[in-house]
Amino acid sequence: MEQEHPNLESFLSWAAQLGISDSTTRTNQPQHSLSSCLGSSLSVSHFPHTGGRGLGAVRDLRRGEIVLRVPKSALMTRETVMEDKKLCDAVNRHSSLSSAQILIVCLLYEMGKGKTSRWHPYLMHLPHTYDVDEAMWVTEKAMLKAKSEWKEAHSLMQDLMFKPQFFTFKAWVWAAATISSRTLHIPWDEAGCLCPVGDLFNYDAPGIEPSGIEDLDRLLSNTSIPDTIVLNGDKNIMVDAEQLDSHSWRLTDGGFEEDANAYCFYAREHYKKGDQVLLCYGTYTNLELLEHYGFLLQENPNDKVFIPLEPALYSSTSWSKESLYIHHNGKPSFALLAALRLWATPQSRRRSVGHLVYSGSRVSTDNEIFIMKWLSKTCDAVLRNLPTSLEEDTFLLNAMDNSQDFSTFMEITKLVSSRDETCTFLETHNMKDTHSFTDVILSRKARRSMDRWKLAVQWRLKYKKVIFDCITYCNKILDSLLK
Ligand SMILES: C[S@@+](CC[C@H](N)C(=O)[O-])C[C@H]1O[C@@H](n2cnc3c(N)ncnc32)[C@H](O)[C@@H]1O
Repeated sequence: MEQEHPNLESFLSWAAQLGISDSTTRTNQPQHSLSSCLGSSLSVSHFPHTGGRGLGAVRDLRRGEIVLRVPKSALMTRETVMEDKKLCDAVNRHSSLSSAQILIVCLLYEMGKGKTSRWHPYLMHLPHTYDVDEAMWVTEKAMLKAKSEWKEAHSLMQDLMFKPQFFTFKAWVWAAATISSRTLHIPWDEAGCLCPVGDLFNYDAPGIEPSGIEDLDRLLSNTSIPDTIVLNGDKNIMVDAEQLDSHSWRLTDGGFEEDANAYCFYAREHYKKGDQVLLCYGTYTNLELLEHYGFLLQENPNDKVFIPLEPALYSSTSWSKESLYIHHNGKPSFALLAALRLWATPQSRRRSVGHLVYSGSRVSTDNEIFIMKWLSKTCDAVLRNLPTSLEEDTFLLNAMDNSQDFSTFMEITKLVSSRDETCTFLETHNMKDTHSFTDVILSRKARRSMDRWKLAVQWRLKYKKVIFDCITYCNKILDSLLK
């Protein structure tokens, strides 16, 4: 993501006047005398390897300590923006639009107000471009969806007499990317809120498991956790084991608190002075991170890989399709293993082995050998059918990282079968051959495309590694069973 920092000081002083504060003393009162809302716990810093602009600790912070409070009145929501009567009346005439579409229109409407917007200092600090915007490069489907949502909102934007630059698809995509990558959850509006200063936290993934009994107690006593989490029956115990991942109490380290009438953020771990203070926005796979936030994690404990399964496998169990996946470390999910074991059991015997399958036990050595061979073979076929190999992607990524100039890069990529995509990249950016860009400093647009391309290669490499690790996992089990 690229960003500019116009008058950071005046933005932080504006935020202090709204009552935003990183002070440990509880107050939502506007701090007119303060020149900044930060300085007691946090400061804005640059973290080149983890999100760029972010928030750093200005002193040692203890886990669980409050680090930022943003009063409700400072949040930018549909409700607060629609205090503007003209906007409110117009939106009410377009009730078919989704809450997200309305928030996008609200954001563009405020942008259109320029300096007269009450959010102007905040809006000026929003990134000008996003890795998730413009080409909607993650999927074509996302692009088509965005186009149709934009068209649906046309007549509302017309009613509001948007200036031409806020009417464009480019502006819509920018606003949609802002909403997608920066809104925080609030209980009273599914569209979420934009949270000045609070949206400067970069992301850290939630841990996989609660770290101890104390954590487990908190998990089980948390009333917001779905009923299935309660350990109340054979089958559910197993569902719980899987769901600890996705419903951990540590899902987020911030939330709106009624008592405080503010969005409150807490340190998720002990931080040393100078460390980046991170926030967990939720549980995401790398593909979801790419789609919503435009980045991925090298180590993502919540990453999942889905492989094609036999149709009969889906119908032989009650596990949902979404639960049949391979974990980031190559291990099949609990549900995938159970479903495979049941599917590989003759229909007539399935009922009698159900208790074993649902408790996570093996059905028999033969059954286990069969499913491990099947899984390994299927993963192998998936890898073989992809246009590039794991080795080629590693090579390509190394070339992207290590080539000092594009001609070296080209020389290296000539060796790999992904050279078709290299040619497409060069053609798109009017670089006909190696010589044409030897001395040329790449345009900003080309650099951004190159960054996106790199992200795409990083994603597919991770995907392949997980599948490769699954083959290794299966082979290890087979070795131990066939000894
Ligand atoms: C809520 S904003 C965080 C603040 C943002 N860095 C800024 O300058 O405004 C979320 C965006 O920050 C970036 N980001 C957050 N966490 C990241 C991480 N762990 N690695 C890389 N980029 C990250 C992504 O571009 C994401 O869309």
